Amino acid sequence: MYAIPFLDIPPLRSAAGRVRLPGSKSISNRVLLLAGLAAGTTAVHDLLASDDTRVMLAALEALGCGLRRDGPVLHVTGIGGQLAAKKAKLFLGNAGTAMRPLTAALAVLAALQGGEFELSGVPRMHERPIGDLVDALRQLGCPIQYLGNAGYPPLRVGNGRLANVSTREAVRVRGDVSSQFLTALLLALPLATSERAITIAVDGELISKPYIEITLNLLARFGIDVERDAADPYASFTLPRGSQYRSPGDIHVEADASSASYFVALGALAGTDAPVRIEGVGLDSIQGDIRFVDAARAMGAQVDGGAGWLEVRRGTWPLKAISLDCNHIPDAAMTLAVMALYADGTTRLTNIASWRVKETDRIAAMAAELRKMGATVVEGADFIEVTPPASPSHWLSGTIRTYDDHRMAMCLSLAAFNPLAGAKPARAVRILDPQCVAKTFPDYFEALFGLARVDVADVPVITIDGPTASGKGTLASEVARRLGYELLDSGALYRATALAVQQAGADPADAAAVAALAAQLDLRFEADRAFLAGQDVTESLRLEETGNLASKVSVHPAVRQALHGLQLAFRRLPGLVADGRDMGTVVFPAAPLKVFLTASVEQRAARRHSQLISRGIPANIDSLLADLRMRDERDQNRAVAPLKPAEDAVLLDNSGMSIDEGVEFVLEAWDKRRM
Ligand SMILES: O=C(O)C1=C[C@@H](OP(=O)(O)O)[C@@H](O)[C@H](O)C1
Ligand SMILES: C=C(OP(=O)(O)O)C(=O)O
Repeated sequence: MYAIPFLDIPPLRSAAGRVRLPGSKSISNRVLLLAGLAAGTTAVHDLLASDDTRVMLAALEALGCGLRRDGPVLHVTGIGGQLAAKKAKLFLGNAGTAMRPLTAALAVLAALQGGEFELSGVPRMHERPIGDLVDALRQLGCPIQYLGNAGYPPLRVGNGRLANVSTREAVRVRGDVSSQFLTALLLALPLATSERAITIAVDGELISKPYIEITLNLLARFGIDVERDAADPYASFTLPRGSQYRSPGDIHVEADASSASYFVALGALAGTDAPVRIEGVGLDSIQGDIRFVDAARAMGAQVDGGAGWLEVRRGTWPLKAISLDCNHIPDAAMTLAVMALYADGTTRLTNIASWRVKETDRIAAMAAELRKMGATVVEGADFIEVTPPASPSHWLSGTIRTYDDHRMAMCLSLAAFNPLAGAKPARAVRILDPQCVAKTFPDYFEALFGLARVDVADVPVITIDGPTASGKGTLASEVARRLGYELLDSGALYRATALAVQQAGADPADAAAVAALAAQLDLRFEADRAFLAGQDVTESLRLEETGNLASKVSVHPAVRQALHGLQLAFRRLPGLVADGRDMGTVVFPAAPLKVFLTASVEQRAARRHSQLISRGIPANIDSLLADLRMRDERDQNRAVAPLKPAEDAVLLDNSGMSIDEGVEFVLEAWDKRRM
């Protein structure tokens, strides 16, 4: 996950490859609640790991459910319908699929068994309506109190005493603000069927109907068959008397069909022969958002699919503008609004009033951000109309606000797409607060970058060159971390070559032998560790002895040449920070920002001294000083790629600077370059 303030996405040109998507949020949280209410243990496979499921799991734990992880499988031992904890305060973040169903389940349990629970969330959750559900639960006799504004969380359900739950009359619920209220009642009311069946009647229009199908499907998996009226299947639902949640033993969570929409869109935009292949969810999905495929096809995408997979290619180009009632796919429809940037006319998405009460006011947010991209947008209470810029020359780059809404971040990342190879100006986007994707898809951007293709010249590079012990490694890795960029410690490649020379017993002066070893270097970086031929060499790479040998082997032109391609390969999305001696002068001479870092040799010797001492390695300041002078001499005077600033390098003498000051200096210089 990119846990940084902003993520710059350079112009994307095409996409191809395979992506396995994380589990469905809607299925995960329903399954967790059902397993938590059932007796016995349910083994849940492929559960989504994200903010929304984390809050549900924390709630189940607080309520006394057993949770045991066994590799990728989560074993949930339920409370069997009996409250194990009668009091709890539950924080449910911004997860509608946790807040609404838990409110219903705990209201019923608290009334029947005596209990008192407080449910709260993030500030936005306290602006998301829940009044229709509370009204329905109060009809049943469940005591519920608003702790903030009437109609919204936070709530207190139950008052510690038993209450009469009356199920003679049908429970009436409105479904025109959110289908989650009906889902919540369907999931919870089996708890109150010991004496008689319960009917839930829907008042007025029900929105987002396919989510009710997910609910009914999963209830059936847990042994509860809801009766419906064939003539009007969304008017009323009856839970039979004596309904009991029965664990299915094992249950598998499909990948998320709403998350799939971004990759279906990517396939529709990409102009390659190879498809974007999506795995984990397919045309057999029980999730309504799989119908996004139809909408994407209507816009021109070529979609193949089967059980658990989809393959998408660009079909019609430009995409065809559509006019579509999106009530059945409220979440995935947001993706259509961004695809509309690439269509041949005005796309109109209607019947989406619920967008206004989700993670943010999504109609307003989408309109504001698409306008930044050069689109003309008309919004109404329940529709949005998007007309793309007249031609790519009217496309705008921009900084995208994401409103703490995962879908805003994921959708608008697609605006970085520039389907015409080489076309200028290319559009790039800066996504603010990219970690909001943690709600349902923490590694979304990693997945996007795994499929997206770019003109390599568009991938930004910051080079940081400088002498030994100038602190360039620390500076580079911190700048890379702050920007979410890849890091190339080119010195490590030379040190690894030195180790390989040592291990092979080769002569460091034998240029051809060393170059041959460098060309075959089997070096891998993983989670801050380095592996040479499978062996962890992180510590050996740092030894003074290795550094000295590296300085010797790196004088050979053939060795530098052998490592050149390896270094270029680090230039990957979303960008690269490369540190070394000749990053700006030789390896990335066109890098948009080159920094040359210096510090006095005395300063550097002192830093290296305290670094070694703090690691418990004995060191002598005078010999370090002599050593550094010798290495400087060798690095500056070697025939190939001598250590010197690139002509257009920014000079930074960090002798009197803290690490943070150095980092801020580089980030400011980078921001100026971007302008
Ligand atoms: O039941 C569910 O899992 C959901 C229902 C939909 O909400 P509404 O019914 O409020 O439209 C959807 O937007 C949400 O992301 C998940
Ligand atoms: C509306 C959404 O979430 P929630 O489940 O919180 O309603 C969503 O994921 O788009």
